Amino acid sequence: MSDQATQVSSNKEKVNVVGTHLQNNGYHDSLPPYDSEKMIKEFLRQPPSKAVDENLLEFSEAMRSVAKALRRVSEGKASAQAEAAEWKRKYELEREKNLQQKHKGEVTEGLQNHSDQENSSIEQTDKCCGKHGICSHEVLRDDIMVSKTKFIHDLAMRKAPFKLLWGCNGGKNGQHKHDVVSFEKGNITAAARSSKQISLKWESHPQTVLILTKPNSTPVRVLCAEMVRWLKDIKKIDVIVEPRVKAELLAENSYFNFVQTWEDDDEILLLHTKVDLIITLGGDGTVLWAASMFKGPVPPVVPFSLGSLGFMTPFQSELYRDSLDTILRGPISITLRHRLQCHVIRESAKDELDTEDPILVLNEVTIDRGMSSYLTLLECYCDNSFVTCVQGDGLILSTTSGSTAYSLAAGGSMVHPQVPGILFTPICPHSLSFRPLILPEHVTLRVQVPFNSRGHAWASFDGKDRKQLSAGDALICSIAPWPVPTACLVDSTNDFLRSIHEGLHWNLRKPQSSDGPRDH
Ligand SMILES: NC(=O)c1ccc[n+]([C@@H]2O[C@H](COP(=O)([O-])OP(=O)(O)OC[C@H]3O[C@@H](n4cnc5c(N)ncnc54)[C@H](O)[C@@H]3O)[C@@H](O)[C@H]2O)c1
Ligand SMILES: Nc1ncnc2c1ncn2[C@@H]1O[C@H](COP(=O)(O)OP(=O)(O)OP(=O)(O)O)[C@@H](O)[C@H]1O
Repeated sequence: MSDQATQVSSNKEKVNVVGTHLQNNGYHDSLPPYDSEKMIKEFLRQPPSKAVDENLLEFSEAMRSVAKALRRVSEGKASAQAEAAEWKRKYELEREKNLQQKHKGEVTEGLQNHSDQENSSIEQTDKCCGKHGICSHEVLRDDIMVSKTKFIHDLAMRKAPFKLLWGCNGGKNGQHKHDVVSFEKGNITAAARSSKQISLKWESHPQTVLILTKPNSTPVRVLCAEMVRWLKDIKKIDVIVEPRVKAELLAENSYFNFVQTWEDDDEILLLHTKVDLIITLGGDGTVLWAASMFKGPVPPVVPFSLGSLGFMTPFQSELYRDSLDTILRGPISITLRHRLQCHVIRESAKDELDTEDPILVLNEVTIDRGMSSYLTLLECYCDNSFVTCVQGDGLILSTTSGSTAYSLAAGGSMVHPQVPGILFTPICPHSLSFRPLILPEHVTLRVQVPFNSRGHAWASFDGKDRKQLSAGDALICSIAPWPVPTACLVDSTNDFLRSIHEGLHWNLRKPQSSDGPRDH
């Protein structure tokens, strides 16, 4: 016999050995399937004969399929056995407990006692559940009361009860976190969050609209006059504008005498009590301007696009009649845009109770080196933990709405505006490893200029109102309780994706052609 023939014959013998085992053993084999599979694998690991025998290759393929099938059968068998064993175990456990109870003659009384015990544990539960936590007793109790079966009762009693606590260091923040987790039969589950697409439904017809416009723009001025007429004559709605805009309207025509405005800036503080809807005519800057006018609650904002980028302005000005008709009728999908509230704490006044008024930002607060040519040095803390020391041009603390503005330019991620969080994005850090962070919405951040800083730092708020921060001064920043509700053209997600596609040309690339190399 030639070498090749000997090799083929020996391989065939091995195949026969495997085949015999398979034949003899079937599924209830004395040689378990994984042994057969092992043998097949060993056989397949043999070096191939020099001249490739095609039949042998085909046969080895077939063997591979057989091995796979055997593995599946054995896995299936094992899991069925495990399931059967579990049911048997449960049945025996239950039976044993029933027998014990019967023996003691406590079947009926026992149930009563258990229910009494439960009631006393419920009382304890009520005591132990603070207003900032949920205790698992509460859920287990419901389960036990509703369920009449002793089996479930016993299972529930075996689980160690626990409670969740939150808001320990803030207290006031505790309430809204009930959204994040819920209990179901004593297990922690992710709850349906309040940040799903939100819809606003008018309960009575909107009466008063505030129109805010970008200054020094003729198209804006023309559209504003036309819109005011339409709102008053057709929709019978009262209109409020800024003093500058009222003067412009009156210069055009005395017809606009009915338009309301304010004389004293203090009146702006009360605007939210009478305005049903804010309309902005301009770009993103006008939306930021509108938000900055409201230090507390903000009425829904309908942003019409008359700017260059218009990331937050989904409504087309040419279609204002249709859009406003739909919005005044409702319901409207809205995006709740979170804001940051920022306090500047001066070293010189750190022991005084009165600090400067908080500043609310819709995009971001930036702490940078301003005119100084020195590296900015900023110590950052998150709640009570040290975060890092920024050495570079500065730091951006941004909302998720602002994630597509300055923070994006500094390398921060783009985040859906409905995600509650604070972006922590360095500006030109002089370090190879300073990646941007996104922190949860409940934290308080403190950015402090250390005493060894060579220069001052400057804080600016939505790109405006620069404030100098000297050594020892700090900026405290957290999510504000008053978000800015902006009307959506479609919904929050659709509007966001449309903005990043159209405004930023996100991930625009020529599509690859289908010809050329392929896997198959
Ligand atoms: N390097 C930068 O990218 C840089 C520098 C300074 C300020 N800004 C941004 O400008 C904002 C102020 O805007 P402005 O209109 O008053 O000033 P601006 O007139 O200087 O416009 C800045 C640009 O940022 C765009 N923009 C603003 N907010 C945005 C957002 N949330 N998403 C996407 N783009 C947005 C505007 O459409 C505009 O094109 C600041 O809050 C800051 O985010 C960016
Ligand atoms: N009612 C207003 N009063 C004073 N300033 C305003 C008002 N509305 C907008 N601004 C300011 O005018 C500037 C330009 O406005 P806006 O960003 O809306 O227009 P744009 O720059 O043409 O548009 P885009 O931001 O889309 O590029 C911004 O700095 C903004 O703060």
